[in-house]
Amino acid sequence: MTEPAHGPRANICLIGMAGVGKSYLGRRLAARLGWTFLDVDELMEKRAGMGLQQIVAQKGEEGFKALEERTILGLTDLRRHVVATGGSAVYSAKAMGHLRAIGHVVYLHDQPANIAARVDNLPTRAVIGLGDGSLERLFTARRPLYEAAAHLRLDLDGPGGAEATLAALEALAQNI
Ligand SMILES: Nc1ncnc2c1ncn2[C@@H]1O[C@H](COP(=O)(O)OP(=O)(O)OP(=O)(O)O)[C@@H](O)[C@H]1O
Ligand SMILES: O=C(O)C1=C[C@@H](O)[C@@H](O)[C@H](O)C1
Ligand SMILES: [Mg+2]
Repeated sequence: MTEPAHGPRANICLIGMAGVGKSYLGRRLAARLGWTFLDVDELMEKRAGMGLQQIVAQKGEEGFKALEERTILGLTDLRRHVVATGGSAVYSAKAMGHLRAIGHVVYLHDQPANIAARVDNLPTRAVIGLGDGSLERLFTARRPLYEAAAHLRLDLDGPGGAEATLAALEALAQNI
């Protein structure tokens, strides 16, 4: 582990589709770096005192997104944090702008078929905007938003898969 990461943007913020592995890889990255891991979904659940599905059921999708935006805008004075966001955070330009101001925003990319194979509970995962549609359709709609919001894209379907992605994230963290 190397030292830098003192600046105002000394955090890594992961964005991408539901189920792509932001929480899984984010937790592993933070452990490797000795940084703090922060999961926006978990923060929202703690603050609301209920699960994500319950939040959507009570507040609706717009209410959920508003809470998600507020939670992200509340992330200030962070250093050496790995932040895993929820997949729907990308709908808020304000939230994306804030993440770009406090850290390096990395879009974790994978093929929708790989993502679908990874998560067996999509219908009950409270994915915003999925409705009765396919993950592939949602992916096609969201991808340009993730790409535009990110400083960097890492491809989980590239050579080396998740381990190479983790190594690339680690190298990035050590140089910010
Ligand atoms: N590279 C991997 N190898 C093995 N399992 C993985 C990998 N990436 C993710 N998973 C598993 O796939 C599932 C989805 O991953 P995860 O919860 O990290 O997605 P996410 O991007 O945080 O999704 P959400 O936007 O819904 O929070 C989890 O069960 C996780 O443990
Ligand atoms: O991609 C999405 O729409 C979501 C992903 C999860 O992280 C949660 O934030 C919630 O289930 C919405
Ligand atoms: Mg997650």
